[in-house]
Amino acid sequence: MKRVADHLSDILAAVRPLSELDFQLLDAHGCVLTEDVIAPWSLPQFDNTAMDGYAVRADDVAAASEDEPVELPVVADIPAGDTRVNAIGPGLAARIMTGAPVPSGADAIVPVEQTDGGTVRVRITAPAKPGAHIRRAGGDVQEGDVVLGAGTYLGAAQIGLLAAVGRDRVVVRPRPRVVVISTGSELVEPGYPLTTGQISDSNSFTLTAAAREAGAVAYRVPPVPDDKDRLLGLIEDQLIRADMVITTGGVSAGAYDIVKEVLSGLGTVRFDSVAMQPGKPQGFGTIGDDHTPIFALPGNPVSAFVSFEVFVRPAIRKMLGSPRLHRPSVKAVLQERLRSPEGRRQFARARVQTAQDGSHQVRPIGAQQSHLMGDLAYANALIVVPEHVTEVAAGQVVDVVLLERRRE
Ligand SMILES: Nc1nc2c(c(=O)[nH]1)N[C@H]1C(S)=C(S)[C@@H](COP(=O)(O)OP(=O)(O)OC[C@H]3O[C@@H](n4cnc5c(N)ncnc54)[C@H](O)[C@@H]3O)O[C@H]1N2
Ligand code: MOO
Ligand SMILES: [Mg+2]
Repeated sequence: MKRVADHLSDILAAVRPLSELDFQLLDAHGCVLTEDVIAPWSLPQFDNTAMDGYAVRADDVAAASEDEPVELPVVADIPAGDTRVNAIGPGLAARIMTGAPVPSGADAIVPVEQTDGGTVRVRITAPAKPGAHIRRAGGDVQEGDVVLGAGTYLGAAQIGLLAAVGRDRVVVRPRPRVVVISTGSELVEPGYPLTTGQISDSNSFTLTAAAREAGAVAYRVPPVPDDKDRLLGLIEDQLIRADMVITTGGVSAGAYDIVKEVLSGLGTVRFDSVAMQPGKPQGFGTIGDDHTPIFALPGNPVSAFVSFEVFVRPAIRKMLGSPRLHRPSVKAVLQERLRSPEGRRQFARARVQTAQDGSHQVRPIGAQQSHLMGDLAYANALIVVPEHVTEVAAGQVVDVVLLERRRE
């Protein structure tokens, strides 16, 4: 049997990051930057007020109190975006709204709540320290700073920052387009009635969702029966729009396991028994003129899920240009004994909990057979048991991959 690590390194060697493209800002959401973005200006760009209130000189209001308010003439009204008033003299106040530029001559803002709100003269009932409620130019980002570096994943906050420094386009790697195909004559689209022996196709839904969570743009197609010509035709059709193809089912020893037969020898596709559980039968290679990666994953639902986690997710992350190919993993104390097959790396569904002190405890969920989807839905982690280990006692420390949704 082939080692998990060797299979993964063969896959990663065959998969290339997609070529970078210049995208409109929102189209770059979920992509990874390939340029360093330099701030063309500082943020804030100018000193501005953090409060609706009055721009004053701190000295003028130093003695103000509820009992003895200081009264000042209001010589200007400055809404946000207004630059007509750029200076006020000593002993004067300007009414000013949050985000408006602070006029020179003023060095503090008195919030409207500490005044009578006057528009001709204002009575101020509290002192203000110099600089009070003023947001300084460059206090956030300095002109010339690298605000986001190449390799950064663009989530909502990063997209917003790029807009704040005036970018409407950025250079990123596009999200890979992944086509997911379930195979099996027993499969029916969810929503349609089942006759005996038929089951709902779930793998294509699991894998399409998983590919999206990994950062891909993923499409599923209706399940294809165990028919060589139809499978080959479908793959040829789908190649046009795919940066990656994933099939499930039909890769084991069954008489109708036709995926193996159809794909073997197409491009560089080969099939291996990988020393893992679940997920032993694995197909991978590249096909077509563009050398599109194709994964042929086993049909058992948990096997398909785990195979995706171990092999496909890192490949998608590599195509995206993400510096983080792998999910985070932690050490955790095992809460109950776990048995593991000799010579195979086991990925056991589990729930991990984190204690107040940051230590982790992990408990396997239910039996570990590859058709048990009910328990999988409650797992938030996979315990990784090395190949040579056949049993881990409660209280031992194990490696745990955290499955919680995380995009960057
Ligand atoms: N004689 C042997 N039999 C099997 C072996 C073996 O080594 N020798 N390996 C077992 C292991 S391990 C796995 S994993 C499976 C792999 O099966 P296939 O990839 O050939 O998949 P199928 O035979 O088509 O289906 C297996 C199982 O999964 C269900 N399935 C398939 N597709 C879906 C789907 N889209 N949604 C939900 N469920 C699906 C299918 O109905 C079967 O129950 O082979 C073992 N057998
Ligand atoms: O390898 Mo199968 O994937 O054990 O169930
Ligand atoms: Mg089979």
